[in-house]
Amino acid sequence: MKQNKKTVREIALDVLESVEKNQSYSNLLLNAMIQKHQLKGSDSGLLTEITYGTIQRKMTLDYYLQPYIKNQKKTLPWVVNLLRLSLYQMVFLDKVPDHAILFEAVEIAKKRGHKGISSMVNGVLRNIQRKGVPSLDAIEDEVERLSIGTSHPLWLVERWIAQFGFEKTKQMCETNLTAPSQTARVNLRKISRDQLVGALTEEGYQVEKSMVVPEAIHCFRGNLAHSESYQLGFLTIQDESSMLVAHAIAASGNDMVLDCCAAPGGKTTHIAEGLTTGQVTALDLHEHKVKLIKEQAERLGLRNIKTHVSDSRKVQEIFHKEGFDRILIDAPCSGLGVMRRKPDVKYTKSEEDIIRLSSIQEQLLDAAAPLLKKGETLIYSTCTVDKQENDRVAASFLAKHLDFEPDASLGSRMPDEVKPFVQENAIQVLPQYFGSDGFFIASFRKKVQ
Ligand SMILES: C[S@@+](CC[C@H](N)C(=O)[O-])C[C@H]1O[C@@H](n2cnc3c(N)ncnc32)[C@H](O)[C@@H]1O
Repeated sequence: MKQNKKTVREIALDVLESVEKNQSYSNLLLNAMIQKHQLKGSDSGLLTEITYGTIQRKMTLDYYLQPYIKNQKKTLPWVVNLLRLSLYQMVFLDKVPDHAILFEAVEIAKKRGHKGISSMVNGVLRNIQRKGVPSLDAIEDEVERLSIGTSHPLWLVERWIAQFGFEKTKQMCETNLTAPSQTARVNLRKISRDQLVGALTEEGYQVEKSMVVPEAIHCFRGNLAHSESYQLGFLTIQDESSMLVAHAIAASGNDMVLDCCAAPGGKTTHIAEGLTTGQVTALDLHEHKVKLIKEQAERLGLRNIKTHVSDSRKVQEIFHKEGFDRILIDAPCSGLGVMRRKPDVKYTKSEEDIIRLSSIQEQLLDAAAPLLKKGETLIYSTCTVDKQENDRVAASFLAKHLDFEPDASLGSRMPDEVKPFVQENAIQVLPQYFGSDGFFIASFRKKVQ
């Protein structure tokens, strides 16, 4: 092993440590590391696979390691991560032979630690190789077994079972362990979906049209962020569930739209692509995030987006009453619908976060409501799966704002595949429905009288 250049597994270990210290989200850290170490093709793929996989399966891996480590709490965190990383490859990946995984784990332990640590790592992994991992069937309680077997904290599994039932929860937990494909939205102002599929195929990407969202494509080989089509503003990388928001809001022509929580601009730009003389006013709390909206608008060639740095809970101080034809609150949320892309979310969020966020979500809705014109539509959305942040926030909004009613025409605006999942004025997309993010959308109409 070269001493100066880090191997993919050493970099993976660095990422795991930083994620555990809560330094950043795994997806952001991974991208930064791929750039820093200039990893290409198969190396960047391997780094992503083993880091995400290890985080995704952390609770199962700890259950497997438990009989072999005397006291995990007293073991140095990086050593535990090295063992998790190695065991993940031994149990869940078949591309690397066990002896190679073991050899590299011991080398890393020697380099980062000392002889004692490397022989402990060697001993634990050899023991597991000989005796195998303990069976999950030994866990008697089925809820606990689901929690450990799919690496979702017990409080969350119990909460989902109470809200959605055991079967849906099980499917959701299992889907959360699968790797999502990259999806992108076609900028129909510049190119048709067929043309874009042709252009990307010529560039060497393996892409297919989505069966769910008419302007979406799936990418199965290559990273679309590096494509020429991306540079030319032909596409935006976005999950299909997020794309449903522009369908829900259905802005067109000269509509004036207010997007209260807009950065990095995925939905703002989607809405703006569908307007002619209309405009989207895009707000976000943080200046550096508002800059991202501007960059995306520039790349996509959109001149109908106006940005402001502001706290949308005080939006009435900036805008007149009843000045907008459509309002979107794509609220900050616990993000429990995006665990496949940010697996660390499941270990960092708590029930307290959910309570705190639902209060902010209500404040955002309350503040924006007076700015909507009568007879028009307000959309509330989150990328989470939790009734307190979704259904309850929506119900509480209607209870407080008697000038609004549930908009039962939401279903008519959804793509055909999605329609069956709409319930009156709202939809809770679970990740197992279309393989997209868990997501919630509710639609409200301001009464004319
Ligand atoms: C779910 S993200 C929005 C994603 C965005 N709509 C998109 O599609 O790209 C929520 C955003 O709300 C912003 N935010 C949180 N609290 C806010 C507040 N009080 N006022 C304005 N923006 C806020 C966050 O900075 C974050 O960018």
